[in-house]
Amino acid sequence: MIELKNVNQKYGGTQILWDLDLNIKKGSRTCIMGRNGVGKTTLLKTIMGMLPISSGSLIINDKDCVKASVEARPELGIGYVPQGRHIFPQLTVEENLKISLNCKRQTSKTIPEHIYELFPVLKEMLHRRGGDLSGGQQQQLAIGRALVLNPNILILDEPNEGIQPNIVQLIRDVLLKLNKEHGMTIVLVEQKLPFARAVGQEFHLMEKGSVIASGPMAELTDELVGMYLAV
Ligand SMILES: Nc1ncnc2c1ncn2[C@@H]1O[C@H](COP(=O)(O)OP(=O)(O)OP(=O)(O)O)[C@@H](O)[C@H]1O
Repeated sequence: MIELKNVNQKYGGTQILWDLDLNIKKGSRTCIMGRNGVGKTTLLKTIMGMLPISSGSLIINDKDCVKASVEARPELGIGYVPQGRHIFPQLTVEENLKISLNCKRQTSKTIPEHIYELFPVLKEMLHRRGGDLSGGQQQQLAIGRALVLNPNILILDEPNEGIQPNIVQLIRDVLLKLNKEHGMTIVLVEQKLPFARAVGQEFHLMEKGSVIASGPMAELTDELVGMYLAV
């Protein structure tokens, strides 16, 4: 479903991803883990087409995506929740949600009702400005916005950063529901082990711009955690 082979990626002259291989299966819940600065966000941005690939291959839903633009991602069935949420502070909750509906080939102009069932607070705050919401409410909005186009893959970059525990639980439950009831593939960059273990079935551990260990979550041993995750 998402396959990267020998991917190299640079910011100017600085190489960040080194011959990176990654295989994410359809319908899986996958956690990408690693310490700060190992290249997790860069990897997600590369998958999303936000950064050009220096060399290597990227296949998403059987399509060669090395040269596909970021605008083509929703049509490939990918929703993205960026690190830091990137809510438009001056727009209302409704306007933030509707932004995705403007994308090419999108014929329906209504927000799917199930988004409000997952996150009831969004309906209650529909006419409030994004900038007036709490961090947890903004995160629900960011996830809701990524779901507007009914993706079959949802990619999230540290969705729990700075979020209170009850909203972390809600996000966990929503991700499990989307996966189990809708068959959605969940790709999650996560540093917090308990959340990664609760949501992820598979892990990929990154170090210095490469994936250095992968497997079922049960195989993420204390030894691996100590070597590659503990501060
Ligand atoms: N726009 C940029 N220009 C130049 N270097 C960058 C840019 N964005 C990130 N980097 C560098 O690339 C490296 C990988 O950053 P990245 O954000 O992908 O890591 P990360 O694993 O997601 O870290 P974190 O957990 O802190 O978010 C870091 O050394 C970072 O300083």
